[in-house]
This record gives sequence, structure tokens and C-alpha cells, in this order.
Amino acid sequence: MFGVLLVNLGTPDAPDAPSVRRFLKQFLSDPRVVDLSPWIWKPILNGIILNTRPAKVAKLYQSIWWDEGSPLMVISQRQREKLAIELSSLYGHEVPVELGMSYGSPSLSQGLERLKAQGIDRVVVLPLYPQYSCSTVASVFDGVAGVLKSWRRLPDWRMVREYYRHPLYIRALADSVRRLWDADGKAELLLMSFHGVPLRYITEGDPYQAQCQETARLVAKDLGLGNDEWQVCFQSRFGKEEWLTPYTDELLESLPGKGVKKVDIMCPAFSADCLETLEEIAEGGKESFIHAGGEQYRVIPCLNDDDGHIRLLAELVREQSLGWQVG
Ligand SMILES: C=CC1=C(C)c2cc3[nH]c(cc4nc(cc5[nH]c(cc1n2)c(C)c5CCC(=O)O)C(CCC(=O)O)=C4C)c(C)c3C=C
Ligand SMILES: [Fe+2]
Ligand SMILES: [Fe+2]
Repeated sequence: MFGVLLVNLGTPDAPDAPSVRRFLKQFLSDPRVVDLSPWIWKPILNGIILNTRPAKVAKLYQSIWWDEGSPLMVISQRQREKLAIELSSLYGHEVPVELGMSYGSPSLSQGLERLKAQGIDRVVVLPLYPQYSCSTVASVFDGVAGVLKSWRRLPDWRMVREYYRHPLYIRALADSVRRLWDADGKAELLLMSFHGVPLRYITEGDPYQAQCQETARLVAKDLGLGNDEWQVCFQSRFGKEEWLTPYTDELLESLPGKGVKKVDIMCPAFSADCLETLEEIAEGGKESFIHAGGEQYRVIPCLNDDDGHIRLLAELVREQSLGWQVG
């Protein structure tokens, strides 16, 4: 029997400073995320970042937290439930789907143990990152391999590495834009804002930037947009190093001065709305744009638990498990 481990980044257990600190400590100690030498990084992390950032970021989490919990967690649970239903109707029998987060809970270890407890010995690991980056997908690989290090009997496992140009992904994104445009017309510019990474990761071989560009090009093509009707930008810069440009915040501040007063913005690298989309883009981005003289700023939600998104995830699982005798 095969099962699915649905993976995302993770989120703090609560929107308070101690929970955020615990989460950030685990996240920012991952050498795939911050690859600086531990001799340099550990004193900065423990001495400065973990003393100042948690209180500040906890306030931001409070501003987006839902009654049921962190948006990223609530949406991930809905994705898990719906994917399990979709797969069981596709295969005609139950296909267990468990959540595992790279940081925080439920952990990758808890997710894998839950699958094992259901008798699963073949696992499709599905990281919810459409574009490959060493800082996300490779860290999922490390995490899963790290858990399996202590298992006597390894499951047969496969991991979806990327799906940045999968036709169902492109269509789901384009449909999410069309839903807004059919109801309310289109803006002057469609911004596709991807999570950034340090530029150095790209020069050292990470294909993330090229994959983001390709996703954006395909979405624009599906929507029939001309070259001046869409643009790619990168958000959520962290630290002093140069990250991928143009930076979303700087771009939003500069657009009204260039005569662009109405934008629609979407975040195709995020499969679920989270702090980085609900606070940074929907709240902060809007404020910057309007303050700089912009007139209309609309945010297109992430794919979340949209039917088209769930169909895409089921198809990724099917493609990955093709070689297995199902049953
Ligand atoms: C060196 C730092 C970081 C890299 C590299 C990075 C890459 C990266 N992250 C995501 C997706 C998400 N990141 C989120 C939050 C977040 N990211 C960083 C830093 C790096 N990310 C931090 C420190 C944080 C926490 C918040 C903060 O302190 O600013 C989230 C949201 C989590 C939530 O709880 O809502 C997501 C999702 C991708 C896709 C990516 C590389 C491609
Ligand atoms: Fe991040
Ligand atoms: Fe951020």
C-alpha cells in the first residue's frame, strides 16, 4: 500500500514570542536555509536574531492568526483532507495522506510514523513548493532521510522535486486570476511575487530563479498577456546579503511614480496563504503602494484548497507512483 506525506514549511504553534522563537530557532538553524559557517552564524542567530525577532514577528502573526490557528496550518489540514478524498475516488480505495512540516509540528517524523502505523511501506513525499530551491525542497530531502536513518526497514519512497511548469499548476494559477478578472476587470499590471532567496544560491547552482521566471511566463501566456502587462518580483528578503531582485516592496513603491496606479498581485511560490502573503503582501504591500500614490491594489489568494489545486496534487501523486503496483 502506498501513502502520501504532504510537506510544507511549518509555522509557530501560537502567535507569541516563545513559540515564534522556538520555530525560528529550528528553521534558521537548518544549513540548507542559512548556509553560513556555524562559527559565524550561531553567534548572530543566538545572540541577536533570536533575542530581537520573535517579539516583533509574533505581533505580525497575531495580525493574521485565525480562530482555528495559523492560516498555513489550517489550510494545510484542509489540503490533506481533500487530497485524501480525491485520491480515494481516483484509486477506488483509501490512500492515507499525512501532514509533515519541515519545522514545528506535526514534524516530518510524526507524519512518517503515522503512515507506518497504517501499514504503509511506499511513500510519495510531496513538498508543496512548485519551484525547486535548495532552501526548501533539498531541506525536505534531508529531513526525510534524517528520520529514516533510525528505521530498520526503509519504505520505498519518492519525492516530487518540482512542478513549476505542470499544466494543471499553470491552469490553476491562471484560473485564480481569471476568477477576479471575470468579476471585476483587470488591473494595469499583474505582479507575480515569489519568495526570494539569496542571489548567491542561484550563482551556486540553485535553479529557483529560472523556474520562477518560467512559471510566470506560462501563466502570462495562458492569460494572453502582453510583455508590459505582467512582471516578476521577489519578496521576504531576510538579512544583509543581496537577494533576488527586483524586491517586491521597492517595486511597489516605485510603480505609481511610473504611472502604474492599479495592480493585481499573486504569490505563485506559496501553495497556502501564510504570514508572507497575508501580512507582507496583503497588508504591508498595499500600504506601500497606496502611500506611494497607487489607487487600486488587489491580492489574488494562493491556491489553498481550491478544487483545481487538489486535482493538481492528486495528479502529481499519480505520476510519481506510476511505477508501483498499486494495492
Ligand atoms: C534565510 C532565510 C530564508 C530563506 C532562504 C527562505 C526561503 C523560502 N521560504 C519559503 C516559504 C515561507 N517562508 C516563510 C516564513 C519565513 N521565511 C524566513 C526566511 C527564509 N525563507 C523566515 C525567517 C520566516 C519566518 C517569518 C519571519 O521571521 O519573517 C513562510 C510562512 C510561514 C508561516 O508561518 O506563515 C513560508 C511559507 C520559500 C517558498 C522559500 C524559498 C523558495
Ligand atoms: Fe521563507
Ligand atoms: Fe517575511
